[in-house]
Amino acid sequence: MARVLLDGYVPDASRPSAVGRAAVPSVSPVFSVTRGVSVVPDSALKSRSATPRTSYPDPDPDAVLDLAGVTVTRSGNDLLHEIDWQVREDERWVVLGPNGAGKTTLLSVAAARLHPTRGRVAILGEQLGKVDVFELRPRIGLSSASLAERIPADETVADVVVTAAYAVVGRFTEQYDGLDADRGRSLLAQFGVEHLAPRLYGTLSEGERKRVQIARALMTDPEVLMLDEPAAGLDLGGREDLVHRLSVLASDPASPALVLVTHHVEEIPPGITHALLLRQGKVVAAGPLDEALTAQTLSSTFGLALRLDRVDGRYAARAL
Ligand SMILES: Nc1ncnc2c1ncn2[C@@H]1O[C@H](COP(=O)(O)OP(=O)(O)OP(=O)(O)O)[C@@H](O)[C@H]1O
Repeated sequence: MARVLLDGYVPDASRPSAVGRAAVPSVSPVFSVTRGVSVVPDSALKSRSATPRTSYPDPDPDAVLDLAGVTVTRSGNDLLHEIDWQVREDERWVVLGPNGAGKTTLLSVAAARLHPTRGRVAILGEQLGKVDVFELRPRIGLSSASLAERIPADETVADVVVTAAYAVVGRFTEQYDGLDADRGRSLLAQFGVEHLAPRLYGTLSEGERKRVQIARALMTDPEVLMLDEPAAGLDLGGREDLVHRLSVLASDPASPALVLVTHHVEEIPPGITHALLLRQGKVVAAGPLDEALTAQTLSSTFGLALRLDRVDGRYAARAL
C-alpha cells in the first residue's frame, strides 16, 4: 500500500486551467479526503508539528534504508520534516519533487553524508551515530553533483572509476590490482563508455561524464545505489540512452537496491518499483509506483494541475 500522506495542492479557482479539467481534488479549507488521498491546504503543509517524536521504533533488520522521524533543520527551517521511509533490497525507488523540496538533503542523509537534526537513520542495518561512516560509505554507491565536482579534470576515466575502491577522487599512490582494473573496464562497458577509459575526465561531454559517474558508483559492488539527478543536463538522445541502461540495471534482480532522484517523470526508467514524492521537506506520497505516483499526487507535489500519462512503462506529465 502506498502511503499518501500529504496533498498540499490547492487549485486556484481564478485559473481556468485548474478548474474542472485538473485531475486533482477540490480542497476544503480545513481537510478533506478524496479517493483515499489525504488533502490539506498549503497552510498545513507549511506548519510544523509542535511536539516532535523523541522515540522511534527499532530499525527493521531487513531494510536497506530505514528512516524514522528524520528532520534536518538549518537556520530555523526544516529542510526535511519528520520523514519516515523504508527501502528494501529488491526495491528500486524514484524520489520526485520540485526544486528545493529536499531531495538532495534526503539522499545525503540516506548515503551517510549528513546526520539529521532529529530522527533515527538505519542504513544497511547500521544506525547513524553508532557506526563508523567511513566503513559504511563504501557499501553505498553514490553519484551526485557535489561528488562529481570533486573529480579532477586531469584524471583518466579509468582512474575515476577504480579510485572508488578507496573512496577517493584523484589517484595518488594507491595500488590497484588487475581485478580492480577489470571491474572498472566492465562497468564502463556496461554504460557504453569503455572506449573512453584512457581519456581525461575533463575532456568528456556531460552525457559521458554522467555514465562514468554511475560506473564509479558501482565500483565497490554496493548494496544500495543512489543516483542524484543522473539525467540532468543530458540531451534527448543522452537521456534516452541513460534511461534504457538504468532500466536494464533496475530490472536485474542481481542489482543493488536503487534510489534515483529526479524532477522529471520522463526520466523514470522501467523497472522502478516505488516512488517517494517530496514537497517542502515533507512526504506527499510514498509506496509502490502505481499507487504513489498519480496525477493527483504529482499535482500536489509540484503545486500545479498536471496530467500524467504512462505508455510502455514510461511516464510523461504536462500542465492542464
Ligand atoms: N545549509 C543550508 N542552510 C539553509 N538552507 C539550506 C541549506 N542547505 C540547503 N538548504 C535549502 O534546503 C532546501 C532543500 O535543498 P535540497 O538541495 O535538498 O533540495 P532539492 O530538492 O534537491 O532541490 P533541487 O531539485 O533544486 O536540487 C533548499 O531550499 C535549499 O536552499
